[in-house]
Amino acid sequence: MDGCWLLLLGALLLLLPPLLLMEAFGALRFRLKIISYCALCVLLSALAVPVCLLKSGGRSADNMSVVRAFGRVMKYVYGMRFEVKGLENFNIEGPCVVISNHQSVLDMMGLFEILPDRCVQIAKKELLYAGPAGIVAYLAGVVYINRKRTSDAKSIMAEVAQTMLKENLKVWVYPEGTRNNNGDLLPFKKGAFHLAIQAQVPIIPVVYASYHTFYNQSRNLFRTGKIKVEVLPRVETKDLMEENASELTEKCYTMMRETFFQLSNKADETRGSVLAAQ
Ligand SMILES: CCCCCCCC/C=C\CCCCCCCC(=O)SCCNC(=O)CCNC(=O)[C@H](O)C(C)(C)COP(=O)(O)OP(=O)(O)OC[C@H]1O[C@@H](n2cnc3c(N)ncnc32)[C@H](O)[C@@H]1OP(=O)(O)O
Ligand SMILES: CCCCCCCC/C=C\CCCCCCCC(=O)OC[C@@H](O)COP(=O)(O)O
Repeated sequence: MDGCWLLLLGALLLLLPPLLLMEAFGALRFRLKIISYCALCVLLSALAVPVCLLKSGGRSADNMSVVRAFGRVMKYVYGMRFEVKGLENFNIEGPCVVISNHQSVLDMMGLFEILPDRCVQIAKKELLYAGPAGIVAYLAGVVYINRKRTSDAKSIMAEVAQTMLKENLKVWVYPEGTRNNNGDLLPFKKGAFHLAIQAQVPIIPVVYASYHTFYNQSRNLFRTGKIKVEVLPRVETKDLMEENASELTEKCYTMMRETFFQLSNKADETRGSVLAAQ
């Protein structure tokens, strides 16, 4: 009997190194894929920089269509397909604030898939130092903010409210304020909503389904996949005042969260537990 246990233990010990190796290999493969994705972003950006300079001679939102054209190459390389609903909701005259959920660096593919003309994003200032990617984003009119200095970020956003009206721009904000891949939306920051109220422009919410079936950082998962996207009808802000920013935030958050669960085929866990408690 003892021999049997020893044999089993021996077999387990023999199996352990290849299993550990496979695990390490999975982590390595995931890392390499992410690094190659970022490298491709940087490479495409380096190619787009001279085209932007030739097109506009400097910083201009018109350059965003060049960046979008280069950026659309990435989905073919990484085998991502998109199923978009409600694209007609972008067809509005004049400026607006677009808000969407932000899961990962892969969002660049989903962004360029549906990005309307003359639409610039709000980005963290650290991105400015991402070599050619930072430069091309600057040339295409991306607005950089320092998230650690809230008062500076707010005054930059207040300037954006003026510029978007003057230059007929759409502004894309990730109201979660950071990447989040936890299968839910983070509570929204209020900057996007103050911006829309200050400029008195509508908000267009955009929701990307959860990436969990093909991308998960903690499980080293990064495969090809299909991403459902929904552009929701505009939310008007006419006649809203600064004190309405919180309820506007709440309204958009609830709407987007519901759509997020619908698109991701997941029941709303909180609603589920409320029902169970009744
Ligand atoms: C060529 C090929 C391809 C290559 C690809 C590469 C090239 C790419 C090129 C091009 C694409 C570029 C794509 C870039 C993507 C980048 C993504 C990111 O970087 S996401 C991170 C940064 N974005 C944000 O953070 C925005 C969202 N954040 C906000 O809006 C925040 O609200 C913020 C930063 C303005 C302030 O943050 P708080 O942490 O202080 O949070 P709060 O709770 O919202 O504010 C605190 C109080 O201040 C008031 N407040 C906020 N904003 C206000 C305002 N504007 N006016 C007055 N009050 C305001 C609020 O009401 C709140 O007060 P009460 O709690 O209500 O009393
Ligand atoms: C010549 C020097 C070359 C330096 C190369 C630096 C390495 C460049 C690395 C990546 C370039 C790809 C940039 C793609 C744009 C990604 C946008 C993005 O997803 O940003 C994350 C940000 O939303 C939220 O950040 P956090 O989740 O708060 O963190």
